[in-house]
Amino acid sequence: MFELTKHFKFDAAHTLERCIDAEPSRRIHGHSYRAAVTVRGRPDPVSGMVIDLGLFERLLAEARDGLDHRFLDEVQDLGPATLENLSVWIWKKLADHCPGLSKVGVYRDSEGDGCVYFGPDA
Ligand SMILES: Nc1nc2c(c(=O)[nH]1)N=C([C@H](O)[C@H](O)COP(=O)(O)OP(=O)(O)OP(=O)(O)O)CN2
Ligand SMILES: [Zn+2]
Repeated sequence: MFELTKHFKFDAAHTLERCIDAEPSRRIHGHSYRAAVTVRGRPDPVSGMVIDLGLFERLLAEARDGLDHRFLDEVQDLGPATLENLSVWIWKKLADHCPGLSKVGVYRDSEGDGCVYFGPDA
């Protein structure tokens, strides 16, 4: 069994209601994010691939476009733009057409933050 991961980066703005640092988080601010999408599977014996990485990248394009250079407070079905909700939102965008989807990570590398979602059945 293999895990294949493809990353994509996106930059976006948001606000966030929180108990600490409430004032700065309530103001519109931006982050640079990195998503890491992982599929599990066995390579095709002929191609040697779990999924062609070029096709994998195309499958991720719609999710990236829905987040990159966007105001995340306005993204439909996201909710508060936390790393947790972003990872679930990306999972739901991919679940129907990404065979073997096993986990979605969303990271803010500049702040050392990261979150991994293993799907609704994990
Ligand atoms: N569990 C989570 N907590 C927080 C999230 C999150 O996605 N999941 N996100 C935020 C805010 O996005 C905040 O802007 C980032 O918080 P923080 O890491 O504290 O960084 P700040 O820019 O607010 O302050 P620094 O001084 O730069 O650390 C908050 N919590
Ligand atoms: Zn923030």
